[in-house]
Amino acid sequence: MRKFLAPGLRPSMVAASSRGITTPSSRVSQAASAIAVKATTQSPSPPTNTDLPTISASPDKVAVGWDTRTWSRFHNIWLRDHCRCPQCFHQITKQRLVNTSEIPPGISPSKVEATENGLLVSWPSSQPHESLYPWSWLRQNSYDPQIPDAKVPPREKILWGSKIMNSVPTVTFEEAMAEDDRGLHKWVSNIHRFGFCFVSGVPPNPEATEKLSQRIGFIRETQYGKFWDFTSDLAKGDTAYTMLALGAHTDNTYFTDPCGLQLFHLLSHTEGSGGSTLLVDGFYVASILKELHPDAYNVLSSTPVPAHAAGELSALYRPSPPGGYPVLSHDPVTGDLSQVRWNNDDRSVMNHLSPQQLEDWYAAIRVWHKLLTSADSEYWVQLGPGTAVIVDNHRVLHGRSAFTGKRRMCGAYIGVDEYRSKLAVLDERFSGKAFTERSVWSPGL
Ligand SMILES: C[N+](C)(C)CCCC[C@H](N)C(=O)O
Ligand SMILES: O=C(O)CCC(=O)C(=O)O
Repeated sequence: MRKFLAPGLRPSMVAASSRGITTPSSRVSQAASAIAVKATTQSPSPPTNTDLPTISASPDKVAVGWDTRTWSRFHNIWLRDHCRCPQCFHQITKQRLVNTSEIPPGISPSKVEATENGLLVSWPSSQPHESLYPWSWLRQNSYDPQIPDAKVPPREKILWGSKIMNSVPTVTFEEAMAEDDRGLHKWVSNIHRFGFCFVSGVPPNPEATEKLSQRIGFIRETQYGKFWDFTSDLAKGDTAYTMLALGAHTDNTYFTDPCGLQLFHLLSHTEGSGGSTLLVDGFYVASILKELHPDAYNVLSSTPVPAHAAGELSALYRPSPPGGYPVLSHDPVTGDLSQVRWNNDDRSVMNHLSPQQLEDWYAAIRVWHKLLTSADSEYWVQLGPGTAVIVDNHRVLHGRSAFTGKRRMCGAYIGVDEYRSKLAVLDERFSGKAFTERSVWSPGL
C-alpha cells in the first residue's frame, strides 16, 4: 500500500513497511533515516471504504489520514496518556491508571500500525507496551482538527415563547413511574428539549410527589429542607412563603451551584384566587436579546451579579466567589449559552462595578426585563392538584401571580449533575443499540 505524508508533516524518521511504520525506538539523525521514506508527490488515491486509514509518524505525532482532505494529528504523549488497556485504564471504574507525569515528554512509538481494529502503537520501554485505539474513537476525539460530524450530535433544544401553551410537553405519572424507565426517559428527554415538562395524573399528595421527584435523582436538600411542602406562613424567611407575586426568576442564585431541576405540585388552594404559575424560556429570551441587543447581551454575559439568601438567621448564603456570576453563562468550549441566573429579588448590593459598567448593566437588565415580561415570552398556567411541573432551573425562569386564600405547594430540587447523569444513563440504555455494559471507549470518558 502506498505511503504518503500528511500535509504539513515533514518526511519523518520512519522506515515504511508493508503493514505499518517502524520508527527507531530512539531518535536517529534525520539524514540517516529520511531516505527510508520516499515522500510521494503524486496526489494519493483516497482510501476506499475497504482501505484502512493511512498513518504517518513524525517525531512527536502520529497522523491518521481518513481521506485525502481529512487528516488527524495526535501527539505521541496524548496517545500514550489515552491508552485504555487494562494496565493504563481501569476497565470497571473507567479511571486512568497510567501516571501521566511519568510519560517521557519526548516519547515516540517504536512502531505504529493500521489494523482492522484500529491504530496499534508499540511503545519503547523496558516492558514492551502496546496500545490499540479504535478508528471510530480516534475520529470522534480528533482535536487537530476537530471532526464535527464524527462527534455524538448534541441533544436538540426547542426554544419557545407563549405559544408553547398550544402543545405543552407532558408525561403521565404512570409513564414516569413505570419500572422499565422508558417513560422516565421520555420525561427527562422532554425536560432537556423544552426546559420543562408537566406530569399529569399525579396523586394529589406529597408522598407521591416526592417519589416522582426521586425518579430523576436524589433530592437536593437546602436550607428550605429536603422535600418541601409549603404555604404562605413565612415558615422560612423567603417571599415564596408569602402571598406576594414573584417575577420570573431562577432559584438559588445565591448558591455557587444552583439546583438543576425544580419540581412543583400545587396540592390545594382554597378560599382565594390567583397564584398562577409563570414559565419563561430564558434561552429563548436570551436568543432574542442577542439578536436585537447584542451589547446588552454581552453586558449580561460578562457582569458578575452578587446574590444572597439571608432570611433565616441560621443561614447566610452567598455564592463563591461572592461577586457572583453573570445572568448569562456560556460553555467555555463551545461558546453556547449554558445557564441563565436571574433573580432580581435575591440580588445583593452592586458595589463592584465602575460607574460606566453600572450604567451599562442597569440599561441591559432593563432590556432583559422588557423581553422577559413580554406577552410573547410569558407562559402562564394555573396549576392544580394532580398536575406537577418540573423546570430546568438553569434555563427556564418561573414565577407566580399574587394570591389570596390558603395555598399549599410541594416540590423538590434535584441537583444539575444528578439530572444530567440520569439523562446520560437513560440515553445509553435506550440508544437503540444493545447496551450491556459501558465501554472504556464510551463517548466523553
Ligand atoms: C422552593 N422553595 C419554596 C423551597 C424555596 C424557594 C426559595 C426561593 C428563593 N428566593 C430562590 O430564588 O432560590
Ligand atoms: O409558589 C409558587 O408557585 C412558586 C414559588 C417559587 O417561585 C419558588 O419556590 O421558587
